[in-house]
Amino acid sequence: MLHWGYDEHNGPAHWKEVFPVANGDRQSPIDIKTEETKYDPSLRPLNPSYDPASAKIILNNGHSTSVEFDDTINRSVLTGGPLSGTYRLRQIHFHWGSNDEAGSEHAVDGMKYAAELHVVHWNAEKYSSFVEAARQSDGLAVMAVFLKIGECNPQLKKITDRLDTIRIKGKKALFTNFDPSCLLPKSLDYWTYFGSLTVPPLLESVIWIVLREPISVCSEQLAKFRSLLSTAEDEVACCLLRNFRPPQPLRGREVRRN
Ligand SMILES: CCN[C@H]1CN(CCOCC)S(=O)(=O)c2sc(S(N)(=O)=O)cc21
Ligand SMILES: [Zn+2]
Repeated sequence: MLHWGYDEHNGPAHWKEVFPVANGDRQSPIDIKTEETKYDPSLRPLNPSYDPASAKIILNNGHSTSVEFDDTINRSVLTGGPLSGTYRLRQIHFHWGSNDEAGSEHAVDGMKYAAELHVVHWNAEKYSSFVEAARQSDGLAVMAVFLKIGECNPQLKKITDRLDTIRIKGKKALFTNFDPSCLLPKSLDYWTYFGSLTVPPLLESVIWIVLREPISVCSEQLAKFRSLLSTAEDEVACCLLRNFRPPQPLRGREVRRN
């Protein structure tokens, strides 16, 4: 496999050839079987606290579009929920599919949503860098929000309206005064489990926090994500039609809910 991606020749089925942890026992995403989740009274409310000025750039890295934040100090953080300590916001990004029927990474009782937002944080209290944290079992905390097909989402418009300026892989643009809390649903009720990055290197360092309530997205907004290119300037243009990894084996893990 030349370079990993989401096509037939380099997609999720091939990743284990370069990243053997793909067959590990705490891989993500998973299909959340709601009847088997366990209520845990020790789980606290989630407490996201984000400074809109910490948003820096919007980027197309060829695998998704992300908004990158200044994570040199504790400006935007997540505490509470299943977390012990303070996790610092690093970036947000999205996963989608080639059609509106499937595009999320996590599934709920076998049902997939049209897309999924990931809000990535790292344990800056215990570890001195993001890269070091990404190698630790409690190093990262990713909050996942499902996007359900429906009304166009005015908050998401702030991002989808900028995608035409970063169509080519590697392109970035200034993007500040953005508080990702505006993309969170009313309820911050969640499921939580121990998992991994859903992209190579698939590191098993993520405490997943999957919000139970979806936010809305309309077809036109999803079409803009699909018009992003997975190719750079000097390559034959290829659209990033899908970028989700399918659910992985639970391997006996417990999924708790608040
Ligand atoms: C578009 C995002 N791509 C990557 C960028 N990083 C990975 C590379 O770093 C490793 C040291 S990341 O750790 O920030 C990260 S977490 C997720 S996910 N889908 O699991 O929430 C994807 C990504
Ligand atoms: Zn992701």
